[in-house]
Amino acid sequence: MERIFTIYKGVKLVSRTFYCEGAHSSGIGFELNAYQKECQELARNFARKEIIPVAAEHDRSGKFPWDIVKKAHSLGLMNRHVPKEFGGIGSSVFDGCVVAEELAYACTGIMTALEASTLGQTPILIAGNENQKRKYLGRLIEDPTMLAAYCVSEPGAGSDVNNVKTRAEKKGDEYIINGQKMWITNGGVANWYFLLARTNTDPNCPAAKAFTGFIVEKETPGITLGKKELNMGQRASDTRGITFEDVRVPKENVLKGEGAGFVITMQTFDSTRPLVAAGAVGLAQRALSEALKYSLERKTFGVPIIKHQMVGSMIADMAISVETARLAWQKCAWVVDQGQRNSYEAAIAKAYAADVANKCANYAVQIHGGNGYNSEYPVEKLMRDAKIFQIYEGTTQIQKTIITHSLLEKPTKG
Ligand SMILES: CCCCCCCC(=O)SCCNC(=O)CCNC(=O)[C@H](O)C(C)(C)COP(=O)(O)OP(=O)(O)OC[C@H]1O[C@@H](n2cnc3c(N)ncnc32)[C@H](O)[C@@H]1OP(=O)(O)O
Repeated sequence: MERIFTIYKGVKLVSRTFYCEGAHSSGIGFELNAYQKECQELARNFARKEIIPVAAEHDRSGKFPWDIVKKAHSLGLMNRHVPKEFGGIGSSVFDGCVVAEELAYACTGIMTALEASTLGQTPILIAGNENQKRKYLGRLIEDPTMLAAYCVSEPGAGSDVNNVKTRAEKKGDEYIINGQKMWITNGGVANWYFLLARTNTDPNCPAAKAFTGFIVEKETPGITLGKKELNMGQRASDTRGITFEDVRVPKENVLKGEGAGFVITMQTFDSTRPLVAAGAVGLAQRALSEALKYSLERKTFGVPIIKHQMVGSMIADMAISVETARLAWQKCAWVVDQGQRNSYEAAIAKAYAADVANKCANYAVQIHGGNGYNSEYPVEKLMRDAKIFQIYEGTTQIQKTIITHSLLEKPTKG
């Protein structure tokens, strides 16, 4: 396109045609595309009709939401990132986040139960070969009762992945795995796991070469499941320890190659931390909606409490937080979908959205007063459910470490 300039009163102007083209190619758009709007509507309707009515009961009983999993599967709300050639729809990270935010609005315990399977699958999406994808992702597409889980954390290694002690030793065409994993979401319900184990015994071996990622079938002899943990919140999700004792895994189940596991684990977080941030925004949005509704209904001193400036200010703060945290997940999801490394942006979104979820849930309880402290109203559950966002998929402190490291590497980043 030829640039056309005109001179008006001595000032050089860019032609209108050129200006419009420039705006289209480099401008920022804040509107979801038609497909994303459809996904959002589908997930929103599903969340409001199917999840909200059963959320409190799952929170009380801790029962795994199999009915919801099966319905979500039938609607295409599960396994969305599996590429078309393996039977999925090949959703982008951004599209997945749109859905995760809607599910989280209804219940983050149930959202976590659904999305933990996405976390388990992501290492295969990133590093799996054709056979591994066909076999393990294909299985999830075909059978709604098949889920995946992600086995990285251990009793002594949560934040410090380089300290993972589970060992995998090569013997012939197999690896023998020994170790203990902890806090494994979907641990008791998944059909197969992504597992990170140390394969290099030299303590000086760099993290990027010392670990290997495996696909491990749950039914392999030597696997023992711990009890389902009773957590503060997100009680519908199944979290437990898993012990691996002389578990034999064929070499075909190594992802990418021996030594590639640490980097695969980190690259996985780059795709899944945006989802966690979107989930936190879903919870924060719910807290805002509940607080707004209550503050319009509840009257003190003769007026709805929202008319009191201090309550109105809390509602406005919640709205500011929700809007800005949403922008943060949108940015980090967009960056990774462009094929660029987004560790910095994902850490910002995850840390910020987790804090926003906690602040908004806290404010919602405060605005509800005594009623907020009681399980008759949904905000008490929101406050319990929010806390884990500052812990799982890397604590807020780990996210801030990643941000600082990125700035040290490239001070001009911001
Ligand atoms: C809703 C969804 C359900 C959620 C369920 C919950 C599931 C979970 O909680 S899963 C467990 C969560 N755990 C975590 O998030 C762990 C947090 N910790 C970490 O992320 C890392 O240990 C972290 C960031 C602190 C880095 O550790 P550190 O040991 O300092 O490694 P670091 O030096 O940065 O990197 C080592 C190598 O990996 C490479 N690397 C690190 N990150 C990346 C990346 N993102 N991409 C590519 N390479 C990477 C580095 O370049 C380096 O390579 P080299 O030596 O060749 O230069």
